[in-house]
Amino acid sequence: MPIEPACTPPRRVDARERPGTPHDAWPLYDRAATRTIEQAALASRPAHQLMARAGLAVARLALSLAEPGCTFWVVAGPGNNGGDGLVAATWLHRWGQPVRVSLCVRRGRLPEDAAWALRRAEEAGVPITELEPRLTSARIAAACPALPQGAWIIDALLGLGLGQGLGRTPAPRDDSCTDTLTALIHHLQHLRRTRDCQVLAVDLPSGLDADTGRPGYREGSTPEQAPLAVVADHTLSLLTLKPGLCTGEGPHHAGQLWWHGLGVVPAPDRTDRDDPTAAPETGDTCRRPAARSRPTAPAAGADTAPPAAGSASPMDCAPLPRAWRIPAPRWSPRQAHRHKGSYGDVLVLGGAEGMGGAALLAADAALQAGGGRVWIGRPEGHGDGCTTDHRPVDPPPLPQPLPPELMQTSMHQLCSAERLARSTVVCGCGGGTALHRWLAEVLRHAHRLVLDADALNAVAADEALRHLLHARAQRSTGPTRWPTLLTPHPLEAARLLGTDTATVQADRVASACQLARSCSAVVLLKGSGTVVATPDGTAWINPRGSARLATPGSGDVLAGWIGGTWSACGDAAAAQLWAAPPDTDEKRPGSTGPQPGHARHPAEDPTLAVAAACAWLHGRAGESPPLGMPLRAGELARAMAALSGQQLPSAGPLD
Ligand SMILES: NC(=O)C1=CN([C@@H]2O[C@H](COP(=O)(O)OP(=O)(O)OC[C@H]3O[C@@H](n4cnc5c(N)ncnc54)[C@H](O)[C@@H]3O)[C@@H](O)[C@H]2O)[C@@H](O)CC1
Ligand SMILES: Nc1ncnc2c1ncn2[C@@H]1O[C@H](COP(=O)(O)OP(=O)(O)O)[C@@H](O)[C@H]1O
Ligand SMILES: [K+]
Repeated sequence: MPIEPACTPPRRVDARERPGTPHDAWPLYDRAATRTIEQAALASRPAHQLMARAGLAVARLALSLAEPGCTFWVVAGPGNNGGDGLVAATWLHRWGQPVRVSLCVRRGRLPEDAAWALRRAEEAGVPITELEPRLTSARIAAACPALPQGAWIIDALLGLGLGQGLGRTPAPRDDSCTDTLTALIHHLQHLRRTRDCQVLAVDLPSGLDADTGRPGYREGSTPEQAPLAVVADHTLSLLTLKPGLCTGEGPHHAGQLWWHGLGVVPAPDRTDRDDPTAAPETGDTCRRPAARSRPTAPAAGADTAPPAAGSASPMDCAPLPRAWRIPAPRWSPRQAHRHKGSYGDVLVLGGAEGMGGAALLAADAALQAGGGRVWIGRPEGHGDGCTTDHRPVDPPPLPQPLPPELMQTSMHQLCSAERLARSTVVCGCGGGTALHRWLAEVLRHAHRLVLDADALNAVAADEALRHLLHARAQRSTGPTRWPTLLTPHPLEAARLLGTDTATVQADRVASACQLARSCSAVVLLKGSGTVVATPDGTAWINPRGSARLATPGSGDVLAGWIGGTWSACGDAAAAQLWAAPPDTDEKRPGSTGPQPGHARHPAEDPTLAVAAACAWLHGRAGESPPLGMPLRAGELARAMAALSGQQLPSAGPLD
């Protein structure tokens, strides 16, 4: 057995949910960037080292997650992803675990690394079945091992190679195993449902697009047939974390996310860089993880010494990440001497006739987020808010009494230039078409502006309003900023982009960046794995949230919460939601945090900071128990307040 390199345990990606610093943010590398990093690492390392590390990491994670004595079934595909699975199977077998391998390609077709892994597995005596090509779903069960209840399936069918001869590319390089792959993916899902099997995906759930989070493995050849991807309980992402695991359908397919940098890519806290002084472990002494002992994060403060000479890794000249994963924001207590004027005025404009609840939800959230004084302004049903002789009219009645802490006044009063210019404005929630006529004034004068729902639809439909949106960005170049945040859901984003929802969802990161650029505003594209993007093309993905948030009004709560937080923080303090601790050396070489000039991080941009922090908190509140129960948007703001502890960044607009 050849010498194995040392292998640190995989990391649970969300294990370190402590208040965020830019350096806690996980970079998300797309397929092209990962390939570049992989190629650089392969060129500078002994043959097979990366695959050996990958397979060992998979085996360690599988064993630490599984019940003692459980059976493992490794399904190995035609590429190097299959090679990782074969190495994992070898280790599990050597550690005395019951393990079976089904190989879905003829051995002669395996790439070099995977062929090496197959030879090793055979030498170790791992039971391996070579599946026939062109196996159909009807025949797959008979060709695969009969698994006991609760067995673990290691999905090593496809990783980054999807799309290279597969999926969206019409002509697969080797289509002899296409049927077998399709049948295996179906069979895996069937066993997961009917035999309580757990699935651990290697690198990516097979068939998932690493860049977009879309199932990309096309079943058969006709476009009508739905794309396929494995739904896993756990995914161990190798080398890099990929954006497709974090947004769109990715989180559903990935399950619990784990990561291993293979000694090439350091963790955000920079503890996973190759340690040249580490003694290699031999095949015989490689640590066997205790069953059910969870992989642990290294102790705080580890790796604080400067990098040793010669320890430069391919990451030092790595391509830029495609996006970043939003870490937990930092909330701090209110200062004792503050008063309500310290926290600014929030104007919630919306809640037209029949949709008053949306404005109420947003205003209540703004208040609970810490906004100083919160007003609701509601446009008249017919769109003018005044009588023919220009006398203001009362807005239509609200669906329920106004909570005593909120104030309501006419749109005319709230939309004065002077009032707008000293307020944070949340515009759109249930505003209907009646809101349209107020938008020009709002865009011209509102100081900080959140545009949601009907305000976005109005901007999408009106070229003149778009010009005003751009004009705000031009004004923001001076010391006084006129920042704008757009909070579309995918359909609203599609209207703004002049496309359809499917196109937006096909690449959420690209869509959010394109919209931010075309509107010269920060964009928060809602949905699973909310993307916050800036006009310069930096994207942050929110890892928190669940489908419980897909409930009427939860977007209004988010918009209102953003308004309240932004008002209370002011621009100066918003960055503190992401401030690095005082002892952090921002300039440290090898840092994986976004660097000035490379990518904008929330601490540099108050609009981005507030949007990212609020999206995180909103998502986190949507995960609160009782998880099986439907969530009502009315309860969301209270849950968010409880989570943030009603704490705010300590500096504010008066500092
Ligand atoms: N080379 C190495 O040493 C390393 C490889 N790694 C692993 O390697 C993976 C990437 O490996 P690959 O680039 O080989 O890609 P994959 O292992 O994802 O496999 C894709 C290959 O399968 C074939 N294929 C897929 N579907 C097919 C179909 N329907 N019909 C016919 N052929 C089909 C394609 O032709 C392609 O060559 C990563 O995801 C990761 O798991 C990493 O562990 C890092 C180290
Ligand atoms: N499946 C999901 N996973 C995570 N978050 C979700 C999911 N579905 C919806 N959300 C979140 O719920 C909110 C819904 O907002 P929106 O679509 O504007 O609804 P509404 O108009 O009813 O308020 C957004 O913040 C969105 O990100
Ligand atoms: K896989």
